[in-house]
This record gives sequence, C-alpha cells and structure tokens, in this order.
Amino acid sequence: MLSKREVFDGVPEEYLSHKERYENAIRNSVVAFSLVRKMQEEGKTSINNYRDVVGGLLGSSVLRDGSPLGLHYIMFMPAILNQANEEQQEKWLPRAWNCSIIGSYAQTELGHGTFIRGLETTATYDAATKQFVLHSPTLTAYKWWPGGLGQTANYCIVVAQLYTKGQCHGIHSFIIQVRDEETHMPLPGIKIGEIGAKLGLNAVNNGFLGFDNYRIPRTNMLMKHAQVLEDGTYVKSRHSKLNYGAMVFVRVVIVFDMVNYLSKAVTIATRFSAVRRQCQLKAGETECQILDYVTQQHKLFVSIAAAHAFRITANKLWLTFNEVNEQLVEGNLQRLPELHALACCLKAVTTADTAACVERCRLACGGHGYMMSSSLPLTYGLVTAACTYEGENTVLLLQTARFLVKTYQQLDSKALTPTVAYLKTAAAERFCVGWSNTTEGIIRGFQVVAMRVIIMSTFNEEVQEMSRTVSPQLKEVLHQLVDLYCTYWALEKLSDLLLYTPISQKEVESLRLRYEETLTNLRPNAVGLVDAFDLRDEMLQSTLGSYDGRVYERLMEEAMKSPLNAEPMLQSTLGSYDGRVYERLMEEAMKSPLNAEPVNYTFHKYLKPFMQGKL
Ligand SMILES: CCCCC/C=C\C/C=C\C/C=C\C/C=C\C/C=C/C(=O)SCCNC(=O)CCNC(=O)[C@H](O)C(C)(C)COP(=O)(O)OP(=O)(O)OC[C@H]1O[C@@H](n2cnc3c(N)ncnc32)[C@H](O)[C@@H]1OP(=O)(O)O
Ligand SMILES: Cc1cc2nc3c(=O)[nH]c(=O)nc-3n(C[C@H](O)[C@H](O)[C@H](O)COP(=O)(O)OP(=O)(O)OC[C@H]3O[C@@H](n4cnc5c(N)ncnc54)[C@H](O)[C@@H]3O)c2cc1C
Repeated sequence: MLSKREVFDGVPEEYLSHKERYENAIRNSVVAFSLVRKMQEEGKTSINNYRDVVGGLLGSSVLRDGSPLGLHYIMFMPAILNQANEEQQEKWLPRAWNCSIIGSYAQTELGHGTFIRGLETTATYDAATKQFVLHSPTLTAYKWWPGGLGQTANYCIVVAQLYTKGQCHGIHSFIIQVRDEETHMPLPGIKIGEIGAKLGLNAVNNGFLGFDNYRIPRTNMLMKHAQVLEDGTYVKSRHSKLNYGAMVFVRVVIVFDMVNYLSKAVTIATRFSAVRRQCQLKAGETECQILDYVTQQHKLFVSIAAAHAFRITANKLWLTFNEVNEQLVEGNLQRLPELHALACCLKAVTTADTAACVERCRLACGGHGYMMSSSLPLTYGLVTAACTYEGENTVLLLQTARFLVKTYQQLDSKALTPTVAYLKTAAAERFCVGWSNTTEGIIRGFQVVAMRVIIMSTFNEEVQEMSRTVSPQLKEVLHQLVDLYCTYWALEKLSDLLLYTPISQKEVESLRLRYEETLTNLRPNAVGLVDAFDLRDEMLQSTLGSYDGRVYERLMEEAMKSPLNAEPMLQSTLGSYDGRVYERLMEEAMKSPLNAEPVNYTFHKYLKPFMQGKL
C-alpha cells in the first residue's frame, strides 16, 4: 500500500509540471480507486451502483483536476453494460470492474465531435478471417480527446462506421485492446499519445488514437443491439439510437456533477462574503460585511437556490433514466425520445448555468477569487469543459427543441409523456389569462415561454412534496429559495415574458421589489444555507471558503508554499543569469514530456501493481 507521504507529496498541483501532474494523478488515482475495490470486497458497492462512490472520489480534493482512470468508470464500463451482449459482459466486465484492464471511450475524432454520423474511422468485416479491420483513412479520422487514452488505458470502446459485404451500416461500438497488458507498449498498427495541455482537467490524460489496418475478432463488436454474423450478415438494432446509450447516461450523471461544483463554489463565495469587510455604510462606522450589500446578494443567492433546484432535478432525472431503461429492457421504447430530450436539455442548462454561476462567485470574491488557492478558477475550468463534452450545449438544446416541436405538433394525436404534459394544459385553455407575481404565476409564465419549464416544474413539484416533511421554519426558507429562483429568472427572461404574457409594467416593478425583498429575507440564512451543503474544508480546498473563516491566514500560508518563495535558486527559472527567459519558456512549452517516452514509469510502479490487485 502506498504511504500517505508518497502519494500526497504536499506540493500544490499548480506548481507541478505537466508530466508531474500526470504522475501525481496516477499515484493518487490508484490509491483512491483501490478504495472502490475494497468497498466492493466488503459488499458496499457493486457494478450496478457505483455512481455515488466513484462520483465522490472523482469530485474529491485528491483528484481535483480529474483522473486518468475517470473514463474507465464514467464511460468504458457503462458502455459495456449498455451495449455488450451477455456473453461479452461475462468476458469483459469482471476484468474491468477489478481494474485488471483500464478502458477509455473513443468516439470523437479530430474532424468530428458533434456530427457522429460523419465519423471517419472504419471497421470493415473480413468474413474469411472472421475479423474487423479498423482503419483511420485520414488525419481527421484520428480519435482525439478520449480520457486516459494518452498513456494510461490499455483498452477502449471505439465508435466506427461498420462496413460488411460492401455496405455501410453506420456507427457501432467495438471493444479494442490498444496496449500490451504486460509491457504497456502500443500494439502494432496502433498510433497513440496524449493531446497536450488544456484549460483544465489536465490530469485526465486525454489522448489521440489512429489505426493502420488493425485487426480485431468479430466478437469484439458490442452486439447487444445490432450484430454481424460469422458470414458477414448484418442484423440491425430495434432502434438505431440504442447505441447512443452511453452518452445519455453520462449526460444524466453530469447534472449531479454540476450540483457538486455549484455547491462548492457558492459555499466558498458566501462564507468569504461573511468574513470580508469592505467600505462603510455610514462614515465613522465599522466596515460592513460585503454579504450585506444587495449587489453581493444578487450575485450569490440565486446560486444557492440553483444548487437545490439542480439537486432535485438531478434526482428526478435519475429516476426517469432508470424507469426508461427498465422499459427498454422489456422492449418498450416509447419514452426513449423523451429521455434523450430531457438529458440533452438538463445537461446543457445545468452546465451553462453552473459555469456562469461559478464565474460570478469568483468575481464576487474580488482579487482573492482570482487566486488558485481559492479553488474557484480550477472549479470554473472543470465546469466550463462540461458545456462542451458529452455533447456541445448548443447542439443538445437543438435536440430538445426538435423533440418539443414534434411533441407540440402531435398534441392532439398522441398521449404526452410526463415531462411534457404541461403542453396540453398550455394549449387547452387561455393558460395565462392574467399575470400574478406569485411562484405559480411565474412558472405558468415560463410554461408559456416553454423552454425553461422542465427545470422549473420539476423543482416546484419536489418542493410541494418537501413541504409535507420539513419544519415550518425550513419550509419558509425553502419557499424563499423557490421565490428567489422564480423571480430571478422572470427578471432575467423579462423580454420573453413581455412578448408572450400579459405582464404589465406595474407588475414588473412590483416583481423587482419582491426580488429585493426576497434577497433581504434570505440574507440572515445565507451562510447557514451553504453550511447545509455540509462540504468539509478538505472537499472545498479553498483559502476563502474554509469553515473557520481564517481567510487571510490561509492565503498567506498557501502563498508560502510556492516553490518560488521556498528556494531562491528557483527564482533563476524566471530571472536566469543569461536572461534567456523567452527561449526557456518556449523550450519548456515545446516539450511534450509524456510523449517523449512510450511508457511512463508510473505504469510499472503504480498502475500495473494496481491492475494486478497488488496495491
Ligand atoms: C458511473 C460513474 C459515474 C461517476 C461520475 C461522477 C462524476 C463525473 C461526472 C460526470 C462526467 C464527468 C466527466 C466526463 C468527462 C468527459 C467525458 C466526455 C466524453 C465525451 O465527450 S464522449 C463523446 C460525446 N459526444 C457527443 O455527445 C456527440 C454529440 N452528438 C450527438 O449526440 C448526435 O450527433 C446528435 C446531435 C444527437 C445527432 O445525432 P443524429 O444521429 O444525427 O440524429 P438526428 O438526425 O439529429 O436525430 C435522429 C433521431 O434520433 C434521435 N436521437 C438522437 N440521439 C439520440 C439518443 N442519444 N437517444 C435517443 N434518441 C436519439 C433524435 O431525437 C431524432 O429522433 P426523431 O424522432 O426526431 O427522428
Ligand atoms: C474536457 C473534454 C473531455 C472530452 N472527453 C472525451 C472522451 O473521453 N471521449 C470522446 O469521444 N470525446 C471526448 N470529448 C470530445 C467532446 O465530446 C467534443 O468536443 C464535443 O462532442 C463537441 O464536438 P467538437 O469538439 O467537434 O465541436 P463541434 O461540434 O465542432 O462544435 C464547434 C461549434 O460548432 C457548433 N455546431 C456544431 N454542430 C452544429 C449544428 N448542427 N448546429 C449548430 N451549431 C453546431 C457548436 O455549437 C460549436 O459552437 C471531450 C471534450 C472535452 C472538452
């Protein structure tokens, strides 16, 4: 077992080189994920419900900039569960679950990420040898982005255009070994490496992968939905989009991820705002807490409400995901389009809103929010990536719009699925006969506007249930959060409401007053509300958001950890005697240290023992 000292060597990530970050991430990951194996041995987690355990580890401070093993759990295993037949699951899942193989998910190419029907990698069936031949016909066909693929994974799910008997049958998934299990060297016909430094998630080891007529057994095509028989006959899936299941799953999981990131950021910013005193309300008075400024409350309180709204929505979406998947197993595909549209919408909206809220939390902390030690810049880098991966947000919202338009067009001819049933009511009567500045009135207003109703109505529904099980005091605060969330978005989307609803100027003015009144009402409970997220200092890893409020002492303690403050010799890196500062920076930038060697030492020292269960 690795010693704590060896794994957590105490130097903040910000001061590690690109290569050291990777090596640090491997060390931390094998220790962290050894816990999953131990919990599995003790029956505390299983292959069918490891989301919370793995999610907790991936969201922990130990893996704060991602993990080279993340994709193994987030997409490689779910893809096998979702797309492999029983025989293939028996072969691959035990090895994946005990990490004797490490996988990734390779779908995106240099030339295509969104338009997956345009992917160029080919898998051509050779009936004579009962093999598929994988090939990257162009540079743009190279897989580009798969997490962990750079130097870590030795297997991956590859999405490629399937050809058999001279005909193309579209994209399908294959499980492919890319590295030797003993030496970790890339196999013949495989070109592989890491794609380099990114805005964030620099510990994820995203890689590239090219095939040169690389052969795999026929049985490595994931055949739960579609099959290719030994003679090359293609048997198509019941639904052409069942192969897209892994993406739907991750979109659902990402909504939970946003709850964690948003809760952390608003906890940090709210606690700091209670500690920070700046300027006087009246000359001669003590400087006041910046949390007392309405402008600061405007920046932060809606994020507290959003964190609760997203948590309730994520739980509701998870229930829907499981319901629909149970129906799919029974052959009932009726709600698949709704699940797809819902997952697209909620992934896009929660990631975009969380990225905006985290940035607002950073800005609300002034200069100290710009410090890496505040943890806010890192958090922003993590959440803004989620607006792109697993389906770029614009494209996913277009998918939702497509579903809503289709649903509306079939309003009178088709029974509506639960999440769009409101459309019937909105169409059946003069739904918004008058405007009322109440929570219900605003939601009805949005239902008319339509695009934001799914989060609003889910949130409202859950709160009604909650009112039967909480104390009157908590019920009052939760209703204040509901009011805040509704009036905030009513004011944010005022142009839509003015266009589609009879709201009057007078009502807008009273809405504004109501909004500020709600901010004032929430102020006394603001710190308590973020404390209720119950995020320990170790989770926040923030000089600004620690529970004890010792902001300034912590800022100084962290600053002193910089190697540039520790040893004068390191000053030479920037002020070297020969003055060749820019040449040195360029030399450093041109190094891609992880690609300079085919196998990083961490494979033999940490990864291989971990995969062999010897750690
Ligand atoms: C288990 C442990 C988890 C713990 C995790 C804890 C913490 C971590 C949390 C979160 C994850 C964190 C990190 C993950 C990090 C990185 C991973 C990233 C991975 C990737 O990015 S993988 C690659 C993702 N790529 C995409 O998403 C591509 C986006 N593009 C598409 O999906 C499709 O191209 C498209 C945009 C949907 C269009 O597809 P297309 O085939 O062209 O279809 P259309 O012609 O537009 O529509 C036809 C028809 O099909 C329906 N449809 C489309 N997609 C689906 C679907 N997925 N399911 C069902 N139905 C679908 C569509 O609605 C149309 O239906 P009609 O009835 O209208 O015809
Ligand atoms: C941190 C990170 C990790 C990732 N991990 C993985 C991974 O593990 N495995 C994997 O396979 N992929 C991974 N990806 C890739 C990711 O899935 C793609 O980046 C994503 O699907 C977007 O595709 P793209 O990059 O080609 O952008 P594009 O689709 O080219 O988008 C560029 C712009 O074009 C617009 N656009 C594109 N199509 C349309 C349209 N039809 N209508 C309107 N506008 C359009 C988009 O809105 C966007 O503004 C990762 C990406 C990131 C950032």
